[in-house]
Amino acid sequence: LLAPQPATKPLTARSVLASPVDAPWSPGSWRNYEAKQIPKYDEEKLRKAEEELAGSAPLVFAGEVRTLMSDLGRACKGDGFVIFGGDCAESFDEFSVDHVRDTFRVILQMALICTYGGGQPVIKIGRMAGQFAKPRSSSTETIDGVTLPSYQGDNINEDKFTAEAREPNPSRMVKAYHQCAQTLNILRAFSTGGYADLSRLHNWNLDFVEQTQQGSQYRRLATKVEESLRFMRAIGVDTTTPEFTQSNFYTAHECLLLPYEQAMTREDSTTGRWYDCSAHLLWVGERTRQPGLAHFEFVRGIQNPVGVKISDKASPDDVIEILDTFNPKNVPGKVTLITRMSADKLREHLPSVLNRVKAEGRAALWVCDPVHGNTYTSSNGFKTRDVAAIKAEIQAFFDVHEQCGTHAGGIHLEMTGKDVTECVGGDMNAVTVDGPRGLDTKYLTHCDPRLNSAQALEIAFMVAERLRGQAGLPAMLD
Ligand SMILES: O=C[C@H](O)[C@H](O)COP(=O)(O)O
Ligand SMILES: C=C(OP(=O)(O)O)C(=O)O
Repeated sequence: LLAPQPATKPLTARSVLASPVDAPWSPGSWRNYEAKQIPKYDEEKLRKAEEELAGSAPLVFAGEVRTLMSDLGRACKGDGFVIFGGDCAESFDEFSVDHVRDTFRVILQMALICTYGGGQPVIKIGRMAGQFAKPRSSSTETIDGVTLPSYQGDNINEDKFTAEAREPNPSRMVKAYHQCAQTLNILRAFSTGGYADLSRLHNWNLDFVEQTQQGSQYRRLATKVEESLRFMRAIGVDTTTPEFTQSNFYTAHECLLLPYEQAMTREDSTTGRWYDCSAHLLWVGERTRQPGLAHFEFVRGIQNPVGVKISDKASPDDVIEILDTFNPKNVPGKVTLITRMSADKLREHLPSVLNRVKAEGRAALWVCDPVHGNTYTSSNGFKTRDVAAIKAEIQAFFDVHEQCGTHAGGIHLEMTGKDVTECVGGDMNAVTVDGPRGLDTKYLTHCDPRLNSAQALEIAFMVAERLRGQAGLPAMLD
């Protein structure tokens, strides 16, 4: 149903133009605008990679994208909660079936905790099958007097510190595409092939999490859900239907590497509209979301639901301009605003933005990314985040939404199913700066620090209690 998009022209000189809502748009119109964070490629090699991608199968389909849009639309109106989770940056060397499965199952566990706790549908979205390209604060890195381009993700260059490795290579986009296809294949098999069946919910606990407080809390919760299922079966409910045995799972990534995104954009023959078939949802990052830039132009024309990262630098006017451009028809579910500020800045800044969006009657789903505003370098040189600061930002997010009468609609986490030691803190089995569970024990990330599975579950239990509180229910596990 989806016609391949023909190969694209090489990158051209950029001009800085505004992106009026009604100006003509095409998948390549971003090339007339200044593009930040996109590497300068060898043009002939880039053209070949784009052609190969444009002739490849879409990774997701327009119908799936529309289903996500309607799920997000319900959440936008207050009925639903979104969990986004996955690696900061997917990589070629960490890829394996187990790696995909372990992240998937922690997200399933988190969703079960929040569904049971909050009594709301939970929409599961993996930062998976496409989350490769990374925007960097500095375009270069200097070590011992040698300056090279910064590592920007495995679909752009390699993190090894040599001139050859850091050279942007367009064939890496094609390699990444093939890994995405495998990842999606695994995710589709796990979500619909029996693994996500609610009757297996005890098996989702990872071995190393079993030993933690979160693992035993999860076991108790799973037992309660099992009892509910037994009761339902006893009164004649059929628990072998897809509602019980399958799970909708969607993918998302930052819409950063526009040559890749354009090559994956296809016209839906049933509607004549353009869908970016690299993922169900694409978001624009804090560093590239400004009007008049190439990313803003590309995103305004695709029919996928889109996310926009919002730091404390975004004024209420900026947010209204984003909504005017990306969602001129004010469709609930079209735009998800992902705040990432740190707790203090969020308490100070978010109310004016929420009040303005609410006063103008704009449809926006609000999600909290509590990790990107809380990154710092530890005394022993690791880029890290503190679980306490992450939890504080989520609490602030719920508090501020309660004050403003708006819906706290989800969380967005850099996390993994592995027992990594990249973020400090945690209730049990805490990661510390040094020592037996010091940051250097299992620090594997290719860019930013991820929560490990016990830390992610701890956050899910906290969120579930907040959702319960909103619904006037007593604590879940007393
Ligand atoms: O994930 C977000 C960014 O890519 C990342 O935080 C940038 O890191 P840097 O400041 O080390 O470049
Ligand atoms: C780069 C990211 O976030 P931000 O744009 O908020 O910094 C990210 O989520 O990977």
